[in-house]
Amino acid sequence: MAPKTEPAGLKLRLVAAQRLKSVLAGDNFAPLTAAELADGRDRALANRLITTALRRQGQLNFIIHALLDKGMPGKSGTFEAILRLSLAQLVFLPDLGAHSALFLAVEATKRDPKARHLSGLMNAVLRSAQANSAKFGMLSDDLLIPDTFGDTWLQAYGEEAIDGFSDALLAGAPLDLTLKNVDPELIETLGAEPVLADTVRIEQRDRPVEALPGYAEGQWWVQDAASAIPARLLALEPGARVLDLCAAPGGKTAQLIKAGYAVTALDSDASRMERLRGNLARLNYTATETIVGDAGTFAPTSLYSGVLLDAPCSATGTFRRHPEVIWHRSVGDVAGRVRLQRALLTNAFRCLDTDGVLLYCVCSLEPAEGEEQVEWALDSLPGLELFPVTAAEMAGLEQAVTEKGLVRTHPGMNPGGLAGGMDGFFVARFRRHR
Ligand SMILES: C[S@@+](CC[C@H](N)C(=O)[O-])C[C@H]1O[C@@H](n2cnc3c(N)ncnc32)[C@H](O)[C@@H]1O
Repeated sequence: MAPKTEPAGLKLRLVAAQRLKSVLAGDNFAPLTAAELADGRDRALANRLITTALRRQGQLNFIIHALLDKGMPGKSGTFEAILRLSLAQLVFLPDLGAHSALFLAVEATKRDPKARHLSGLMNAVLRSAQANSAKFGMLSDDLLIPDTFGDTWLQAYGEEAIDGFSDALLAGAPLDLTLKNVDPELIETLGAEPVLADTVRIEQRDRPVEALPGYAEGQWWVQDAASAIPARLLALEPGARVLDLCAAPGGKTAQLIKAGYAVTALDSDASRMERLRGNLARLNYTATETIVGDAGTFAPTSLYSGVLLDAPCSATGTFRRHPEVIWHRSVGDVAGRVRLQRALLTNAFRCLDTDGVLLYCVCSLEPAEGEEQVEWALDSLPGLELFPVTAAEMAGLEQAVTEKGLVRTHPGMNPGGLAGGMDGFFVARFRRHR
């Protein structure tokens, strides 16, 4: 008997459903790679379906609630993931056609032993979605941001900024690079635009990062425009001893070495530190020391002139690249990170010499992890004072400097007037006066 051929487009949906299922269960999103789906066009389509399902998660929740009277069936394998991918296609990606969404969703459901008994339900729900797709396609963008964060962000950033957040969530992130040398020829070859200082932006790319010009030669590293801000603000003389706490995978370590500091990089995750070492080797940069250790207890033999603490945080500011974070994080998660950040800040301060500079930063949009931590640090760490950042230091993004001289970026801001947004980041600069 001749082997049955798989319907075209089924395999990519099966692979996409597995990836989406794991992200819905709490994993971080990472795009499918060539090892997972060899055909480049299938891979691009699968990644488009998954990212649309994640970016539109709030609207899909609404649609699913409206269509599934009894809620999502329990213990049903990939049913929910297949349903979300297919709804994303039917309602939000009309260029892909409705027929394949319906037919392939039912086929994919039949292939999963835990979901196959629900193939009739899949068919009925998607037919109903198809009949209502015009209405669902007009759902409000207010649904895109979960209630967990919506109110705090509205209060902190205002309505106009929040509209920008929704646009940025749907648009995703361009690729930002930090250049070793600002070489106009390289920028042109990359098809990039200058953003701020040594950051350039590639809006659309047609190949993997590793295949871009200058990667193998170590001429740049990937780093969001916002993430590149803190290390530029250390304001110490070249040669100064600097401690980079929570350093891996080393974007800021590379900047500190580029600035001419003698850098000790520390992180508690041994495998991420291996990545940091590999990244520095590609860039032909050398750190004074790389240490696997706990930033909360690290006790140096001599104090540092500069300490950069890029603290672990809720990472809500990265939702353009990781749309899942805003759905995974709870208020309790934020509170847990606030406690950890305080412990790390306390030890960062202990590692700092008199007259030394301490930078505290997080890729979070939560005031509790940013602005409120500054109040706490000034009250709790005698000898620490603010060293305000000036607008002149932030040329091209002056609007990110607050009245107190803190730096606050968010995804609705366009650095250097370029479209594409930026991560939400918070930076405070302190000095130790005794
Ligand atoms: C935001 S990432 C750092 C990114 C890095 N600074 C860069 O620019 O590439 C936070 C890091 O904190 C590390 N981390 C979390 N808890 C830590 C601890 N107690 N001590 C040291 N590192 C820790 C994580 O392993 C992670 O690499």
